[in-house]
Amino acid sequence: MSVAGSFRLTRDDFLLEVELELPARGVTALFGRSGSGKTTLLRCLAGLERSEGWLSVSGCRWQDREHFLPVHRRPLGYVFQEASLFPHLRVRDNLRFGYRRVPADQRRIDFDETVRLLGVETLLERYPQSLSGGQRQRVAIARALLASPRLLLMDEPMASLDAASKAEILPYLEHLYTHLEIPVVYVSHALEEVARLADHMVLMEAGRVLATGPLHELLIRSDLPLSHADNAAAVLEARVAGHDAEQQLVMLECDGGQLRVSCPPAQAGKRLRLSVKASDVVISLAPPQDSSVLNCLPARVSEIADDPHPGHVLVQLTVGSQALIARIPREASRRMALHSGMSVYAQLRGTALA
Ligand SMILES: Nc1ncnc2c1ncn2[C@@H]1O[C@H](COP(=O)(O)OP(=O)(O)OP(=O)(O)O)[C@@H](O)[C@H]1O
Repeated sequence: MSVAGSFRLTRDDFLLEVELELPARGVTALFGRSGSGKTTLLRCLAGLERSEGWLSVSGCRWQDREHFLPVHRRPLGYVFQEASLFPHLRVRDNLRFGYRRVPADQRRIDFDETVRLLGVETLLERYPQSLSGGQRQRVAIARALLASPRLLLMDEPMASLDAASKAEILPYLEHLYTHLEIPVVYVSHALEEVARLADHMVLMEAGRVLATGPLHELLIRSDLPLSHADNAAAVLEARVAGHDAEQQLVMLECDGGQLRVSCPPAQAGKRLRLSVKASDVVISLAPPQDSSVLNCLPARVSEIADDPHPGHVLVQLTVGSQALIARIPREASRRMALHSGMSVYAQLRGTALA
């Protein structure tokens, strides 16, 4: 574990009390209701809040009972909701600002590669006010990275963007995160965003950690609120196997079967993540012969739990070594005599590429 710590902080009647252990690389989502303490925890990691406890990053103590490394001495990048670029500097000089402050022998991030990863090559001579919100945010992320941080903190970096700008920036973030060797802590309200970007999750409630673990596990746990949300979804990892040009479908292999999805052609072998909503999974006892649903995977029922949506149950399914959740009418579950361990078929109605 490269980021570990314990934090205790009181603000009026709010108490943050958190123990953390995060993986050395990959994206950890801090997720929870408004007011659960996500930003406060991020600020503690940054040293913007002087909390009790300790923090260790990549083997270095950033704070403990004896000492407290102030924010300007912590090697971290912080990306806020609104990109805070220097308006009087061109993009190139904004990017050089943090880069130059790191001695050459301590730089771990290459200027040109970062510029390419975030697709800002053509923006270098422009001033921030001439950029779109999504472009500005990409520059802000590049600037944070060029300071060679040991930890990248992102506080709802897409919250101020419209849907089109979010759609524009997401592929850059995905691409970036697969290349980054540093841990990223990402605060978001949006489950879809988290399902697409994160590997690990810290689920917060009222200043405490309700659950922590791999994202795909937390999303489907029936004892956690995520699986009961209207937009509850599971994630499936898949690999591009080919492209059916005639039908305009991309063929995917996933552990558990094959899928066909309608999306732009992608290179064979590329790894993709699918987000499959619980409300888009239909359970049948036999493979459908006459259905318009394209994708159907053999599955096994692993759990049937109550669901807060009236008249429904939440069925957890195992597909190969992966899992799905299905929200189906309680009456259908009774009629099909669904029970744990039963073999069924999962039809995926709206498999969205996430
Ligand atoms: N400086 C402060 N003084 C008093 N209370 C504060 C202060 N900063 C935060 N709080 C309180 O701490 C709690 C947690 O706030 P925080 O912003 O960390 O939550 P959050 O999960 O990030 O919320 P959101 O998703 O709305 O941004 C809230 O009840 C907030 O009112």
